[in-house]
Formats: sequence, C-alpha cells, structure tokens
Amino acid sequence: MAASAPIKPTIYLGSFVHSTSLSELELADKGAIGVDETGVIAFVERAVENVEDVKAKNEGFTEANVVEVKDGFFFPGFIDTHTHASQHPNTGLFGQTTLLDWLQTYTFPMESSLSELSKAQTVYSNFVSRTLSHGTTTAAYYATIHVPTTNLLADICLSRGQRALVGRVCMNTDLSPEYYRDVSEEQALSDSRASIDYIRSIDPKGEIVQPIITPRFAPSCTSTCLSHLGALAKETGAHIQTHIAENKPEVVLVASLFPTSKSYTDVYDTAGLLTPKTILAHAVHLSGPEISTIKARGAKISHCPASNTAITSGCCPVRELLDEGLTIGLGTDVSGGFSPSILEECRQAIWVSRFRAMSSAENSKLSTEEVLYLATRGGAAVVGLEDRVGGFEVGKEWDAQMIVLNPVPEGGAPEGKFEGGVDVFGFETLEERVQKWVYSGDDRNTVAVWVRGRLVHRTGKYLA
Ligand SMILES: O=c1[nH]c(=O)c2nc[nH]c2[nH]1
Ligand SMILES: [Zn+2]
Repeated sequence: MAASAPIKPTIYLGSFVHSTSLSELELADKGAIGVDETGVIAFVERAVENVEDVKAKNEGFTEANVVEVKDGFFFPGFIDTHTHASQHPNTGLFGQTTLLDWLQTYTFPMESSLSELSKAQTVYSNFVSRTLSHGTTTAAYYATIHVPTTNLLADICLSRGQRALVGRVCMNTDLSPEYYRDVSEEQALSDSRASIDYIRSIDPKGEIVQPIITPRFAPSCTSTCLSHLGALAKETGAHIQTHIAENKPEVVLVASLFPTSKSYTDVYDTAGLLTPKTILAHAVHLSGPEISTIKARGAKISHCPASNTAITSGCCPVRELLDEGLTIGLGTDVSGGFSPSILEECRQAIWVSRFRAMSSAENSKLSTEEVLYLATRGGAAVVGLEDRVGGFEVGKEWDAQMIVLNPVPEGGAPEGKFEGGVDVFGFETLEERVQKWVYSGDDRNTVAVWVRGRLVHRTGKYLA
C-alpha cells in the first residue's frame, strides 16, 4: 500500500505498554487506541469496558476496525539507531577478531560484493524482512560505497513501509582495500550527493525514507573528505552517522592520523560533522571533555552492546553518559553485532551494565524500564523522530508491534507447536508479562507490526 494512501480508522484494543520516562513504563490493562485514516493516534483510552462505547463517543470511529490483542500487549515499534544492512550475510561471523582486523577479514570483502544489483536485492530485502519481523519500525542503515545499490536499499525500505535513514558509505583512505574505496574526495562528495538526491526524489517529504551522510569513521576518511561531508550536511540539512571511539587501537590510530586534533571527537567537530542530527555509534572510550563537546553540539549516541562484546571493543559506560544528559538509543550494529533484534540488544545492554556493576561501576546497572526507553523513545530522539514515534500519545503516528505470549491452558501444556519462548499461566501481572518477554521473548512473539498505521509485517493467524 502506498505510504500516504488513506487507511480505515482502527481501534487497537487490549493491553498497551510504553515508556513515559527513562525509568517508567505505563502498563495499561484495558486500553483502546484509536488510529485515524492518516495513521495518527486520535485518542488513547484506559480502563475500557466496552469497545462499542469507545466507538460511539469518538467521531469518525463508529465504523472503525477493531484489532484486539489477547495474552499480550501493544508496544511501540523498535528503533535501530545503527546497523549495516550490507553486512547481513556475515551475521554471526567474527571469530576472534577485533575491529581493525575484522574490517579487513570479513567486512570489506562482503560489502564490496554488494556492487552487484541482484545480490544486493537479495541481501537487502531479506534484511528488511528480518528487522521488521523483530519489530523494528525505524532503522538507520549503512549500505556500501555503491550508489545504485544504496538507492536500492532505500527503494526496498519505502516499498516495505519501514522507516529508514539510508546512508551511502564514504571512505577514501588506504585503510580500505583498493578494490573498495572512493577514488577521490570529489567522488566521495559527488556520490553522496547523488544518493541524497535520489532518496529525496523517491520520498520528497521524508515520511518513510531519508538520506543520511555516512563517513564510515575517521580512519577511513581524509580530513578534506570529512570537511566536504560536513559542508554537505550544512547545505542539505541531512542527518549524519559515523562511528566513534569503539576500540582502543582505533583511538590510537586516530590520534596518529590526525596529529593536530585534540581528540577523536575533535576530528569530527573540526569537520562540521557534530550536529544535533549526528548519530555517533559506540562511544565506548571517550574522555570527559569529548563527552562535553558531544553534549554541547547536541549529537546523539547509538549504544551497540552486542557488537561491543562480540568484537571485544569494550563496555560502554551508558549510565555515565545518561547522567551527563546525552541522548542515547540502541543499535544492533550487524554484523559486529550478531543479531538483528533490538529486543536482544535490550538484554545485551542490561548484561553489559551488570558486568560493569560487578567489576567497577556499582551504579551502572540498567533496568528493564531503562532499556525499553532506549529502544523506543531514546531511539526516536536519536534519529530525530521524537515528535512522531516512540510512544502512544495523541498526535503520534501508529508505529507499533503486537506482542503475543503463549497462554498455557489450565491443566497443562498445550499440545502442538509452541509459538515462542514465553509461557503465561494467566496469573502474571502485565508488568511480569513484560519482564518475561524482555528476557525470553523473540520474533515469534512479534505477531504484527505497523508503521504509520499500515501493517508491514504479520505472522500467520493473528489478524484477519
Ligand atoms: O562496528 C563497526 N562496524 C563497521 O562496519 C565499522 N567501520 C568502521 N568502524 C566500524 N565499526
Ligand atoms: Zn557499525
């Protein structure tokens, strides 16, 4: 369905859960959320006893569809603030490598092969299906240096209805192999511009897809290339994404490549790449002054715990970054990260924070409520969509997932197929159901997903 075609007003009936602050979830047992023909939330009601009363009192909803959730709840769509669609075939492949040798061994060969349109079509459409099936309604994607296949990724997101920021990767130094790099600073700039122009031509208002300027990371770009991209961001108003301070040898490398810069952060700042529309992935090894600069510029952080552990980059001090007032979301960072699921990233964020608590930083433990905030409202703020998505309020757009848990009937386990790893026995509170989902749920529990009120993913039997 075209992203702007009108839809039938719909009432989403049953429990809903969303963050109201970093530390609080609203758990509404008997909710009714009305979504109008443009995909915008028109009303949110609690303690509903009879849906007919809700229909009758809300103009435009007397003939509305009703989608009811049983043994589960509606939850805002997840926001993946940092992932590499082009690395999807490498998911789970990292061996014993760390960042700089991982790039050479696994990443550059795979990414370079996505110059081929048919391979890119297969990989990108599979990845978009995969992330949607895990409830990701918005993703900030890295593609590759190739303009045609980067544009293809944007086409796929638009046609599947997944919100996306799609970035053509820039890299013009000999850190990248000769077969996979921009031949000049001018080419890095002109190819980035070409991809921005294309993505804006297919979705002029940026309702579903937007371009994002993507210098891979400082060691991949000359300072002239970075400055060109900073100027391009200023000229076009586009978002920016890059990596920062992921691993210690990388930080040392940056200091040697940019000897006149005060720090890694200063390299980006000098180039005009630190703006309120900048997403910085990782931020594991920043100094105090760097954190202050990032905050002063309004740049945002994508926390990627699965990746940071898999390629042993370090434990990001999320508690301290939150205490400093930085805006943070979660990123799967496939394929440094081994899963396309933001729910998995929630668990990984909790584990990393607890390992930090057990070793040095006692107060660093993140709660379930906090990681769910990062996965939704935090992520929305990182990608600049906080006014439109991330929670269930009147005026926000219906980007949501329907979570269903396994009801175990009285007297014993059901026969036949289990459709997920979370069993509920009927006596759990809604809060307990959410906790059980966070720690043992997966994509089998995400039975339907909507973006702007349009159904973009469903499994078998749950919706007519
Ligand atoms: O996690 C990462 N993935 C990448 O592809 C990459 N490139 C530079 N730095 C990176 N870090
Ligand atoms: Zn990355």
